[in-house]
Amino acid sequence: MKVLANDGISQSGVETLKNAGFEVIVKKVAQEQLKDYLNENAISVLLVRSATKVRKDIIDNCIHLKVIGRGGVGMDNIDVEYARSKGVSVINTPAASSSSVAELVFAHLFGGVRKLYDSNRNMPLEGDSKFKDLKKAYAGGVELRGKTLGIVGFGRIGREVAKIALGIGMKVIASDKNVGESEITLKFYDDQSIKIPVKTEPVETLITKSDFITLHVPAQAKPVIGAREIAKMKDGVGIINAARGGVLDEEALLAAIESGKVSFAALDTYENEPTPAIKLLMNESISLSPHIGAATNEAQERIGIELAEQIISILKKEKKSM
Ligand SMILES: O=C(O)[C@H](O)COP(=O)(O)O
Repeated sequence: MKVLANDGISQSGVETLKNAGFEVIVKKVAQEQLKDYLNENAISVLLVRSATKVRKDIIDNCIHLKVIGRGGVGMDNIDVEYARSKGVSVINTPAASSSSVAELVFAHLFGGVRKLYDSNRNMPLEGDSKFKDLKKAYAGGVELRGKTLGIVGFGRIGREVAKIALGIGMKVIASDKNVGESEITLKFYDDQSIKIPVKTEPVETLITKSDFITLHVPAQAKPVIGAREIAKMKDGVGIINAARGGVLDEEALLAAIESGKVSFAALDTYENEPTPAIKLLMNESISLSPHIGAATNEAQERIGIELAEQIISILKKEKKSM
């Protein structure tokens, strides 16, 4: 059987599939040519990340397709229910990238409170007077220790974020539609662990109490954080979106940065991907990254192997039942 990994897959994922007898093609076929390519090459398994869209036209017209695999969490680029209704299995790897995304959130947070993303760009070539000016300009950073982090969405990624936050002495409030009182487990090097209760509050309360707010919810039809929510936040709040473009209203964010209500923001995901609004890209108060939350070597390694193992198991079962 043939597998096309259209947005890439780790080498160990490729090896695992090859060892199970699959032919694996790792190449990027343009969206417009994908349907024809899948048919002409009799592809049974299509692997994607977020870049390739797998909509009804592909599902309806690709007669060999048995499995669509999403290497990652969000499946908003796939018509999941439709594919399943047509007998095509759809899988993802919901746990494999949680710590990578959580660490990226903190890369942005640590950098944000010292404006490192901006000072990196502005370090002087023109002698010590400029250096002294910049030393003044970038003073006034704040510590994260003791501050309150509001985590909107307390699934796997939100919980990893909470662990790091607690580890550096932040206070944590979480909100999630499925969580009542909650706790997380911190593990230590010698396999000991402790459970820490995390206070959960409705989003409306969380936004009023947090110094920093980070979003970890799936793609939504409407923003979770817009002008109305930002107005209720503390003055000088910092906001991080490494979840999905559209869960944070970008126009409202820009207006709140302009007014000083929001002191800084960090974005890894954008309403318009892969071409984020220029106003965001040029803003001095926004720390930016190009949707790389899951893009560590370790996460991609786990994702590749997990995808391969799931595919092998699904197609083995199918073979047996024939
Ligand atoms: O949903 C996800 O898993 C992340 O947003 C990562 O997306 P990517 O695989 O396209 O980097």
